[in-house]
Amino acid sequence: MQVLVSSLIIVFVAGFGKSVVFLFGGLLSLETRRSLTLYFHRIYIQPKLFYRIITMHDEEIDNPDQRITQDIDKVAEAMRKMIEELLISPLLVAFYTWQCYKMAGYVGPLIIYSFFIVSSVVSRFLINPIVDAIFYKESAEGYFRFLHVRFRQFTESITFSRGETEAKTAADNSLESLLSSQLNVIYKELPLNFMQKTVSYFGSIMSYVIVAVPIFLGKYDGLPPSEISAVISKISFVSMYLTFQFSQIIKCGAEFSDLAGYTSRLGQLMEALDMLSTEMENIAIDYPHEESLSMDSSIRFENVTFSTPGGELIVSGFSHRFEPGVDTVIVGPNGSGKTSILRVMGGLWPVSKGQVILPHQFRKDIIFLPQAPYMTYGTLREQLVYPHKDMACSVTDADILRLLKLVRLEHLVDTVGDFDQVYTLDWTKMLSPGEQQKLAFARLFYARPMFAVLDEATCSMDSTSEKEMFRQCRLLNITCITVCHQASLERFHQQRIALDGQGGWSCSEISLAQHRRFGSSSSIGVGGLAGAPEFEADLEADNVEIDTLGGTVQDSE
Ligand SMILES: Nc1ncnc2c1ncn2[C@@H]1O[C@H](COP(=O)(O)OP(=O)(O)OP(=O)(O)O)[C@@H](O)[C@H]1O
Repeated sequence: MQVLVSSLIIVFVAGFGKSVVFLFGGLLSLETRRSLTLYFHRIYIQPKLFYRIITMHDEEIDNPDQRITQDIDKVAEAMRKMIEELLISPLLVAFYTWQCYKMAGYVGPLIIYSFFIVSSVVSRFLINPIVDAIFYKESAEGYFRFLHVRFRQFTESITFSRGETEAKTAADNSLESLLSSQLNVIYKELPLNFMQKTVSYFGSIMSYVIVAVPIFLGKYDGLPPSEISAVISKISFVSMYLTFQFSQIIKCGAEFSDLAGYTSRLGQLMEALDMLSTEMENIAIDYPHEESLSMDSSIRFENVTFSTPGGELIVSGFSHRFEPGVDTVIVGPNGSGKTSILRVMGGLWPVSKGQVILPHQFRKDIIFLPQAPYMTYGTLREQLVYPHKDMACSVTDADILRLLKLVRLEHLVDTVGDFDQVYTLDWTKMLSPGEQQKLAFARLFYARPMFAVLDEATCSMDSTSEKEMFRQCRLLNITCITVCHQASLERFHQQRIALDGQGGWSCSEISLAQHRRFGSSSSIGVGGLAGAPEFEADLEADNVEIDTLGGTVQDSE
């Protein structure tokens, strides 16, 4: 009865102990994932660096997003398994070492410890190739996932162009490459698995050696044969259990190789981010110094030369002063560097010569609108104040309605129902490209910067809406710097910068004839509203009143 009770107590205590260790491992894994991910978010998603690592280093640093979203999780999971094992094993090793020493003398533990040391050294050499194989497997995993994400992103284009077969072939090929790297991991793990299994089987053989030593040395000579058999069975149990515990520790080697594979991918990303951030500190435009900020409100390019990240010259010796009130259009053939000028202006690309001087409050004064604006997840209110989510509560419902009206998106009110309803669907699926561009203009009209840098930001809009957007910019005193291909847009501007695609550029005023050609009938003026009388006429007709405070715009109808 006593044995039964003590056995039950031991079973409960062991069960409780193991579940506590399991809980601890789980919590530790969560905490590891949280702190590592937050650390990477901090060093990865930061101004300019984020863009640079994705656009310029994707050859060396594949799929940084997968490293952060999946590899960190795998690191945390591998650590959990190792820790669960390593928390219990040392205690059991200590306990059975003591038992083994008591029964078999120092020879028993000595044999087992020597065996363990030799096995650890061998497994150390077997782990190295697994680490590399895991690294490449994770890389292939990243590409496979990336391919599927791209399919999702471009479903419509793929379907329209009947590209399903090509997509399937690409997906199959990527899967094959992933599976072959997985197979490589399996092959590389084979010697380690073989060694681990051998170590555990050797335990039983060793136990007979350990039993034999004290018996042949005469330690149990005085005992009757019945007690000797009990001693033999006890020593073999203790030594076998001790060997088993060591084999568990060696088994952690497999976890360790996984851990090392994932960690090396994270380490590589960390090194690249570190290198880039040092590189960026040396580029003035990224963190404008006092001398590259002008006291007036203009944006100045002074003898600026810049190239692609691959080193091909794009524009040479570009000097221009973008003045508030002078709308400028940038034109040129495909690939001539129109968007690149904006990249340089935004500090995304460095200059190799010259300097860019920005207005003092450049973050507030300049807003960039790309062709495909980023649609954030969340409420309509948050969409409109993006990227300043914290300001969402300061936009009233009336403001939202007015902004939507300005960009002709009133119907969105019916679609979303409530301005504060979190929209879990992808906004890019809900809105057409033209509507997304209009929403971006609503953000612009809410923020009302001095300059709006528009990179084909109206290319998906109908011509009436397009004209309306430029008219509203004029009404709100937002100066447009526009990259476009449509000659019809030139009438909304007073200056034209033309790139020739060979590094050369020229600047000219948009002629009266040009304005007439597109239906305007005025002289060109620089430095104010005088350059666009067509707008002024519209303005008078619409009797629009602008509230200059708090980012709100009112119609006084
Ligand atoms: N991340 C990059 N790495 C290397 N080269 C790039 C990169 N981005 C752009 N380029 C190259 O820089 C050149 C200028 O590109 P940019 O996007 O400025 O052209 P663009 O005049 O705006 O063209 P488009 O009219 O087609 O929009 C192109 O030859 C392009 O291939």
